Amino acid sequence: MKLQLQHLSKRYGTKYAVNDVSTVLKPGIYGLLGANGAGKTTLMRMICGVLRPASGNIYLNGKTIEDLGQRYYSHLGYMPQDLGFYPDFTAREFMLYMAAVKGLDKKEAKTRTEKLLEMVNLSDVANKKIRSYSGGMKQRLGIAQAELNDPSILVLDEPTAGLDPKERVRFRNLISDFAKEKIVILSTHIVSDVSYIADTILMMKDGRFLLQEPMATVTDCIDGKVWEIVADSREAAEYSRRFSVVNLHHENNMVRLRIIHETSPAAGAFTVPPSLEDLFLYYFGEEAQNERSE
Ligand SMILES: Nc1ncnc2c1ncn2[C@@H]1O[C@H](COP(=O)(O)OP(=O)(O)OP(=O)(O)O)[C@@H](O)[C@H]1O
Repeated sequence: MKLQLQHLSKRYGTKYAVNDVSTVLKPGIYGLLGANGAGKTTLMRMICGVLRPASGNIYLNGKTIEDLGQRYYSHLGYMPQDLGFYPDFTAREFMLYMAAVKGLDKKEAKTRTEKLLEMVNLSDVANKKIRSYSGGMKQRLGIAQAELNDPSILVLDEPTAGLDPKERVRFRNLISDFAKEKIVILSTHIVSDVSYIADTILMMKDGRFLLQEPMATVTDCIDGKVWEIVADSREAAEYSRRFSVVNLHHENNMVRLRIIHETSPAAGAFTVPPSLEDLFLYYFGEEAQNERSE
């Protein structure tokens, strides 16, 4: 299976939300990382056929999604950021309703609903109204509905938003379970959501892909550029002013700084293995700083 995005663009007014994005996706988990407004949702909506690109094409196994029509949608599972739950439905009713929308026959709808509710651990509360559900339960129901048609392309837009760390881990494991032999595209601005499960990282900024790299080699480009140094508070303030400091940890009367810099920032600094979070801050640190100062 091969999903090809070819020169996709979409503009709102004069601003490109997605700007000439091309890639080829094969089965595996893709972590789509980017700051708020990078264009992730717009791109995902185009992949799901909810939004038409202004230019460019999407091909599944060599055929455009227009040519495939309904056949394309039968391959697709989508969990949007703002999935409209019906609060007065129970989870079971909601699943059966979504199954009908997706065109599953009654018997299949029942079987899939029960299997998926079991998988996402909602069987015991399946007859309770969705309005009584926690954020984590709703997210689990969200991925369950996306899985109803056993899609080969699963698109998850910020699926862990608002979850506490325990639910996050649980959700991550669930995605791994569902991901077998599928193309899974998971957007987030939380690095730890994808650092454990993604096979490939797609880094997006200002509507473009900055980077498309296998997880195993994604941080190679900043290898030897991540430094740690222990300093007193006066030196720490000076380093923060002069360098890109990605982490700052107070230890007794001293401060341990993590700095990204081409060369050693000061005597006594030593290089450390780069993490995906370092890479994210390397690309988005300036933006994050601007947001802080606004
Ligand atoms: N319907 C729209 N009308 C006008 N501008 C839009 C619309 N949808 C998106 N944009 C703009 O396009 C850019 C990309 O937005 P998009 O929602 O795709 O980013 P994102 O990476 O998903 O961000 P977030 O994580 O905040 O959802 C932003 O500048 C946004 O303001």
